[in-house]
Amino acid sequence: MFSRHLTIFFGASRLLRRAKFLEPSGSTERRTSKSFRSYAGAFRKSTEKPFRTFAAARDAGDASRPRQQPDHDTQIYLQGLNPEQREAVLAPVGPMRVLAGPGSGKTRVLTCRVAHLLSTEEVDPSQILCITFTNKAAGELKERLSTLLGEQGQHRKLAVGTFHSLAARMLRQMLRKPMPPEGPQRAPGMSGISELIPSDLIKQRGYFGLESNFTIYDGDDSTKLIKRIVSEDKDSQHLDTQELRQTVSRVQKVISLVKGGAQFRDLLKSHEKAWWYEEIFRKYELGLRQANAVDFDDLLSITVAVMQRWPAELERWRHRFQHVLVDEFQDTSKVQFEMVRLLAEKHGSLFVVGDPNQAIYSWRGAEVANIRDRFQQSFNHASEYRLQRNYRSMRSIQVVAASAIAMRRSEMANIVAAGCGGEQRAYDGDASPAGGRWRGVAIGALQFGGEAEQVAAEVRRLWDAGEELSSMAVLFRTNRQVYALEKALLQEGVPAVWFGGMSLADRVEVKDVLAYLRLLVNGNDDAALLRVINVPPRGIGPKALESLQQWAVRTAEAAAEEAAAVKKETEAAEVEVVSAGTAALAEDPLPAPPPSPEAATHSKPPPAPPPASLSTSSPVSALPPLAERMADWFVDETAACHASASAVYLLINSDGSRSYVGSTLDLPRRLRQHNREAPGGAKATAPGRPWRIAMVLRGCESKEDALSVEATWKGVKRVPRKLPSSVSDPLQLPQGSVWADVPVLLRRNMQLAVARQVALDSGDQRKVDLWQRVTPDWTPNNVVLSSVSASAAASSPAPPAPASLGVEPGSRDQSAAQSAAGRSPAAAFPTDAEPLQRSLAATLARLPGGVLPPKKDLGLTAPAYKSLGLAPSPSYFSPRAVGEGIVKVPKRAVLGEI
Ligand SMILES: Nc1ncnc2c1ncn2[C@@H]1O[C@H](COP(=O)(O)OP(=O)(O)OP(=O)(O)O)[C@@H](O)[C@H]1O
Repeated sequence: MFSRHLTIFFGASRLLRRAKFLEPSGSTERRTSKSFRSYAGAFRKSTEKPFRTFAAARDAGDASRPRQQPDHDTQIYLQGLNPEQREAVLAPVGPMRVLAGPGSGKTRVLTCRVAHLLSTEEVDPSQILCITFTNKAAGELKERLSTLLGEQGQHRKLAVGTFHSLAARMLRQMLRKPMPPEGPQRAPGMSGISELIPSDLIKQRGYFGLESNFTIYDGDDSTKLIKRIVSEDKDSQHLDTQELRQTVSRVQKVISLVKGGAQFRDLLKSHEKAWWYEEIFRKYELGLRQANAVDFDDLLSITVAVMQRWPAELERWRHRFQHVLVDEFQDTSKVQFEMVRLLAEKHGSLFVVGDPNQAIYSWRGAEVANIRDRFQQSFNHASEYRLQRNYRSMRSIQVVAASAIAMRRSEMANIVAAGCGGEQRAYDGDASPAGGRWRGVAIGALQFGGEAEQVAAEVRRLWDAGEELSSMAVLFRTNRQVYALEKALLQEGVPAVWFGGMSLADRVEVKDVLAYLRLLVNGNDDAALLRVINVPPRGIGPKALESLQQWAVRTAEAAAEEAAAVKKETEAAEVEVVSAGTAALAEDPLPAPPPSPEAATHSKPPPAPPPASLSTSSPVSALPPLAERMADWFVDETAACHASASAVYLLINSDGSRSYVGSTLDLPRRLRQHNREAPGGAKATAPGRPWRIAMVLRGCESKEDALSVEATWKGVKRVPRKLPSSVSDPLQLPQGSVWADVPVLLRRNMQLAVARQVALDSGDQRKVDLWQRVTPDWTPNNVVLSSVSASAAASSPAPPAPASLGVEPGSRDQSAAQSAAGRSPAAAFPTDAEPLQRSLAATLARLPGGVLPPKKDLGLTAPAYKSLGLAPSPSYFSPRAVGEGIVKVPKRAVLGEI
């Protein structure tokens, strides 16, 4: 079927690349013609035979051979390699770079190296990471690996992708779990991204102000956002359209370079408006985060910043990817280099291939110094290999290339020059798949429209005359020509396959559909809303949009005012509830913990109980000890939680002498067992106190996830055996550690839990109402999560401790009180008008049932106002609408992963 298509190429450079098809080289390009594919396939079979691992050979009956010392001569993947390639493939594991000219087999060596690692190092394929630059290159790499390893099926487990796709996956995974606030380590050299994010957004969404369902803005979306910001800026009001476009493109370039690791001050050294660029950058970051979006550069810089700041995350990825291989290393930017360095620094199994003379992406931040100097500096024991035989080009091409490169007097110019000594391929025009000499038919046309029609007619004529469509190709120079050609060929009924040019995802209609899908997933995505609010046309012009935006701001301000009032009331109520919990704990008739040896020696008086704000005649004293009931209650909650999902728990004994981190699988058993050992059920070695503090660290999506969280928490230094009798330091945490607030949070959570129990037990409706007001969706999980993310706003000053808690200034209890008063389950309430004001999409999405403001408020024409009801409003995008089939979308397909 393929051979019945005409082939159409875009762009001269691409044409040259496609010319590779004409050489019998075994290139694995996927979309070439059938005849050529069989031609190329036959050649590939002879040069890149399927890989058969040593293990496979042994399994097939040759079990007598020692596993660790395979005989290289029997390794099929080594066959056909020249001596230099072979040497690079067989090099001992460690950091190494392979420098080589074009067509010298760099990618081939990389794929064979993967085969070699699998064969001799007994590596699990999922621990091997292969990175390259473009989606196309990644596709080709996967295909070559599958050809090489196909028999084993191991290639399916390999991690192969571009820097960006890898970073997107890592980031989504990292964002799925709550992260502590700012870690102890800063991100040296990288832009202070999180410093640009308002603390409220961090409070709501965690670090970097992002949720895991973030949208990825493409270049177009970013341009539009920057354009909006620049045009709103008072300093840009005088710019005409052309100047505005140039300014936007300059700003975009600066932002991209800064995110790639450059410094503002280096880029804009003597620029008098450097401050202005920074200001636009700040607004741009804010715009992205409010839309819960990242741009392409963020994918890398945020992922790297997370790994730099949270060593546990870094360790996790290092453990996951124990062998890192990078193709086209000469094109890496600073941030990409940093990503590779971080991942590979510890285990050192790093294999990079590249050609310094092919470094052509410096304009977008690539630094050839990465392969030339930085690699050796960062991995000073790295070995180096060179491949000097060119398998792709004719000798004449090599000679010209070598002389051009020699003019640069580069220290590495000799890589390709030496390649000229390699084999000269036979090149025979008659052997090309086109089947012979080129023929030319001159077409003269004044306009491309007419030209396209003439081309189409000529193709049709040749086809009718019996020429195969697969033997014809149309080359064109600019994207604009696509539409005319496509239309003309359609009219002639000529099926065609398009190469290069505008990718499918760049087409207007595809982008529109994607924008609708993005809105479904991320209701804050203004860029997507603005793209489709008038698609199909609904008569909503720029003026209508502006009034809609203003109305959104007004609505949001009103909502924020109301939220602020609710928050104030809630904070007061929370103080009362927490006081009640504290008092009830003080009244709890638990036996006092046995004095620790230290306490006995120093015989200090016991700390005074906090003042009670509940009356001592509270019904609580008539009930069994609170802590026992709490433990039962946690068991029930745990069981319930376990029924729906996994979770990881932290338990801390009442006197802080023991802590336990475990998953739900184990927790109920442990709680019951421990309660059996509670007062009276003497166990000589264990203190035997009921657990007094329990919290869900986080819910987990899968068992694997639960295990990784558990491992992280278990990594936190455990409770020392000898503690002062207070519970103030159940975990020994390094100063300034990311978990430094944990004891405070634990205590507060316990207070809330106890207050809840007291309220329920007492049957006092006022207390129950109060409690519900404070903790509207209370479960152990979300209280802790909101507390943790609230504490992410480490920089925001907490309000002074309320007097009713009766704590000393500066004491640990004061910080608990501050935490109780200022950091909140009230994270459930909007705390700042800013995020609400800015997001049009979010404001529209919050409208119940798509209710719009009165027409006069928007200044729309009657038909436009009417059609707005059908516009992307909540009724259009809501899950209900999707559920009812108004909008049919396979949710998982929505930009979930790239
Ligand atoms: N030892 C060899 N014997 C025969 N053909 C080879 C050999 N090594 C590589 N080739 C062929 O040379 C061509 C170029 O190989 P490859 O794509 O791996 O080179 P490269 O250096 O990565 O190219 P580029 O410069 O485009 O990045 C491929 O068709 C490959 O099959």
